[in-house]
Amino acid sequence: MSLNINSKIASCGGKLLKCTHDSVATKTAMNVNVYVPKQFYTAAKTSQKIPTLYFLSGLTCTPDNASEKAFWQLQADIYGFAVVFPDTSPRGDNVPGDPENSWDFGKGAGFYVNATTGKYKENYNMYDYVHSELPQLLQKNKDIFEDKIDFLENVSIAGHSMGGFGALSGFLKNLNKYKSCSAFAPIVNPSVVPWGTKAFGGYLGETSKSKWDEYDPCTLLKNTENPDNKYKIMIHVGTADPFLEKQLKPQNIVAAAKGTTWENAIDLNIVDGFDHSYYFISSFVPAHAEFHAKHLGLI
Ligand SMILES: N[C@@H](CCC(=O)N[C@@H](CS)C(=O)NCC(=O)O)C(=O)O
Repeated sequence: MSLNINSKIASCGGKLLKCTHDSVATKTAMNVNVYVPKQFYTAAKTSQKIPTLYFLSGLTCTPDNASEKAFWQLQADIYGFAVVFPDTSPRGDNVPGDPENSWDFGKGAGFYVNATTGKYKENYNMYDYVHSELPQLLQKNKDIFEDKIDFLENVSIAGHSMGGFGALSGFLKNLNKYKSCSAFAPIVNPSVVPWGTKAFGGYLGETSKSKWDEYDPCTLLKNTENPDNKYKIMIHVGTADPFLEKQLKPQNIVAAAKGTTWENAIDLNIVDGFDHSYYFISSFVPAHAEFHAKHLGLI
């Protein structure tokens, strides 16, 4: 399938490509933004391709929120990685949303899982979309990216809130795929918090707890070996985040890691005074960029 570029916007030293394409996983058109860093335009073509960071956004977001407010572009230019900003759900008149029309389920809230229930399973396959279909599609579009960007192998993943959950879950389920994972104010234990139980109940079924375990980072940690303690996960969350106690519960992932091969792998930073917004995210994007750059072999 082909990628249609709707606009190409100069940003920092590179270009932000706002794209649309048809998706097999969601059976809808999907929007995605791709930041192509300055190295793409300035460096000579070598065998060393530009690596990619996938950034998964949170509830209510489109690809534009992080593109406009996280300031990844400045960091991408410093180290030389591309950034892919996927959408958070399928969209369109034929896609079912939240029956109560709220913002924490349905459109804008796909939760990066493959739905198995009733009317949602047709379109809400964001797990397959983000971790498989989208990277392959980007890699195939050699006319646009000239085979200079590696969207498949030298890649890392990060996310915010629901997207922080999506990054942790996708990373732990695909340890051979991603070089590193980081999260901003992630929902670390969706099976026990209101946003997560609503999403898992709706997309996976109220009684299908074994399916919930397949996605919950706190369970995945216990069932996934961290070979030679190779992988580290960086997390930041603010003390003034209104969702901290009820929805995020970051201490749960540290507790889950205790006694496992992940025990010393979770770098949880509770940062004083920061909230849940992009003011918080953009403040710590430089630290996360440096973390990923190291794991992608850029420094
Ligand atoms: N007040 C927010 C609640 C949801 C929220 O805070 N969403 C976070 C992710 S969980 C976000 O990134 N919102 C969009 C933004 O700040 O640009 C809304 O209704 O949009």
